[in-house]
Amino acid sequence: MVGMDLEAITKHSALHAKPNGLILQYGTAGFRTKAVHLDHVMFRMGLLAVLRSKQTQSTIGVMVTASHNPEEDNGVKLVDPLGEMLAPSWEEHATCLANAEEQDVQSVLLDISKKAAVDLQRDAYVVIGRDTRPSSEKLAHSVIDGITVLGGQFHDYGLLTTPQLHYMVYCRNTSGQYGKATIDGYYQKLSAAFAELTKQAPRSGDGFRSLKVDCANGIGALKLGEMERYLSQGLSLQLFNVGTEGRLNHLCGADFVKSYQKPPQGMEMKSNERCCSFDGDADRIVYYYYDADGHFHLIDGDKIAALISSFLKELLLEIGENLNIGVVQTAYANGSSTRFLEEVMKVPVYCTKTGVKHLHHKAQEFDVGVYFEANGHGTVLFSKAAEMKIKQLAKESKDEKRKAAKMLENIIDLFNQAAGDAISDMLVIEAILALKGLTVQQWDALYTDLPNRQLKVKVADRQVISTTDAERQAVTPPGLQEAINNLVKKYKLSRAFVRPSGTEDIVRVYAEADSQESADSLAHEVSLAVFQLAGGVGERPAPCF
Ligand SMILES: CC(=O)N[C@H]1[C@@H](OP(=O)(O)O)O[C@H](CO)[C@@H](O)[C@@H]1O
Ligand SMILES: [Mg+2]
Repeated sequence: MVGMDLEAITKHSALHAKPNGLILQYGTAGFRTKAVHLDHVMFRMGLLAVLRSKQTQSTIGVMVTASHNPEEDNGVKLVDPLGEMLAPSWEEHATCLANAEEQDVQSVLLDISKKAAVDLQRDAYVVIGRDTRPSSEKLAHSVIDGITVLGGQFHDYGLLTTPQLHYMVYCRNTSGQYGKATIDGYYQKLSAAFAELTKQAPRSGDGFRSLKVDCANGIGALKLGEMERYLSQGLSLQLFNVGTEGRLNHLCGADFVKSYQKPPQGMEMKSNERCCSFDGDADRIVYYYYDADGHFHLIDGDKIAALISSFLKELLLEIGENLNIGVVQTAYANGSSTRFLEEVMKVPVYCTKTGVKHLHHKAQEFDVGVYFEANGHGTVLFSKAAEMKIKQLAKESKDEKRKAAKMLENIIDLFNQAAGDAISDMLVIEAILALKGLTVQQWDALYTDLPNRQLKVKVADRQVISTTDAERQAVTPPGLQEAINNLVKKYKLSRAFVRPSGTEDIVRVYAEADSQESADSLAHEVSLAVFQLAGGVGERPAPCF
């Protein structure tokens, strides 16, 4: 077959042999499991990236990371030409290829090439990034082995945050229009936009612009460290959990703080100090603080979306063009945030299935599409038309209108338009707080979160649960939704739903209600219903709070 050296593929594939009987799925965030089981997947994703690159005639990205998972895990995902997540039809190809038995690798490759009409004669270019896990470097080499055996060219960026790799891919496929595809280019673009944006901010003492960052013992520590010198005196960062002592994501990081609703270990916090946490690959961020009475306050992705969209809406009103703004959330968004956005902010809110690709896709429908998962993964997308309009106004209009347009212009540059990005989101948030003169408490006071609880239930086969209405209603197994409806009725301001996780072998339960006791109790009762009606295994869920 022209364009494929089948003999070499077979030879190299045998060096990255698939463990017998191992079946993996390209899930919400690519493949993810124990690092020791991933060598064959990495090699094969190198192969697949070459095919995708030939088919799209673009640079494709491969990121080696397992984000907020424990240190011994790892994972891989492909990044499509505009820095987006891999197209769904190719997720299927990825699953097929990853699970092919050794002797079938060749035929699966040919099959994908045929189905996706890949012209094997074309060139291929792949860029690679990896997180700080001990297993990542070797796994990245397996990816490279896959790329080269199929004749693809590559550039290995080495250590990068996930959103930085998305940025690189986007830059490379837009002839540098989005920015320079180097780490220096990334820092320069963001820091210049941040400096421009905050020029007008009133200065009110040094304390105002200082921020403590929990880096989850991950890549964020390294990259924020590199970026600090670009930020000059605009923002003073104090980094914690930088990976010199603790383990990655262990008792720290954005996922820990959001899930347990408590501060990370390894961070010194004084009351009313503004603090934030990144996750293991720095694509999520949450903020928090202790109040004067020692109570912990979490400011999650929903409240980040509320701050950002209220700021953007104001600027859009100032420029007076009819640019529409929409906010995209998932079912996990706190009910108070949805109410605030719809009733107070008067912005339209949409709910999609869990997983950034769903939110990203929906957000592309607006001139200004704000999307955030409650866990802190999100960004803002500007349509090409909106961007052009704003750029024009920033040049031509006068006074207040021009000032607003210039701010929007810098905000466009400061957001990572390819993917949610903890560094970029942090800079946007810090800029908004500085410009509006808001303290962390004032931001927190936009609305009060409804108390909520998330639980996990183990079942024999989580796929027995299917859902509809953006995962808010269970269709199967029979009787489950009725049971949930009856339980929800027992509590005030209550809501609950269940869905199979796309990244773990469990069913997730979410409940909210007027008090923490009620939310905990409702979550527990719903867990029992799942256990009984959806084939629970092991211990019955116990009330754990
Ligand atoms: C409730 C929750 O936070 N779910 C997370 C989690 O997905 P699950 O499908 O729920 O396991 O991991 C995804 C990938 O990081 C993230 O996009 C999503 O928001
Ligand atoms: Mg992540």
